[in-house]
Amino acid sequence: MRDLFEAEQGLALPIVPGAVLLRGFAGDQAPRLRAALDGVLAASPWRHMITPGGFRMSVAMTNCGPLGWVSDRTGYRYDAIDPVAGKSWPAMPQAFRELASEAANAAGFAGFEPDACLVNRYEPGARLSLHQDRDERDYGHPIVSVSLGLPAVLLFGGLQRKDKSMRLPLVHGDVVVWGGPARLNHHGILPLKDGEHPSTGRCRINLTFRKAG
Ligand SMILES: O=C(O)CCC(=O)C(=O)O
Ligand SMILES: [Fe+2]
Repeated sequence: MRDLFEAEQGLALPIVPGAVLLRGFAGDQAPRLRAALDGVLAASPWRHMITPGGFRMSVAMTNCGPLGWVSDRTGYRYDAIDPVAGKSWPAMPQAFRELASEAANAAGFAGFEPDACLVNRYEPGARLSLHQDRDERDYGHPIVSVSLGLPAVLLFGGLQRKDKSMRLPLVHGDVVVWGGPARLNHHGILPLKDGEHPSTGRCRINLTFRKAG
């Protein structure tokens, strides 16, 4: 008997208007993405950024593409320079760009060309509290978020912080796309459960594509 996950492969599951879960969309490309990521990490390694409030983020991050998302004591911003490496972020691999625009297209957002890819690494216990993605210049572009490795639970809320959140389990290869009326919806990741995954080892990796500049 096919389990529910298998039966849902390739389906576009609506979350709210403007937001869709593409179950398993990146599954075939995962080895290619994973290999390309190693090239990115060689130039701009993982680091735990500091929030403006002075806390060390539990999620380790890096970026690729013309712009990278950065947090430090002065605030959040997009920057063309990796402050750790002291030079431009590594180029966005072709496999990343293609997947992001294909996923956006499948979700109904044609012509998406990201200029920023934030890469998040969650080890067991790491979490991302409820937030909006609002550091980009133009909210007319969607966000494409790719899950690799260990499963996680995505909280997907509304425009107001107090709005009730849905809990969406995400597994390796899942892609969530949100834009249009859902572009500024709150979202977050619950503390990661421990485990081991053949693609990533003991962590979850998330690629978040945006048109930031
Ligand atoms: O890890 C995820 O699935 C979400 C990441 C996210 O919301 C962000 O990087 O802004
Ligand atoms: Fe986000």
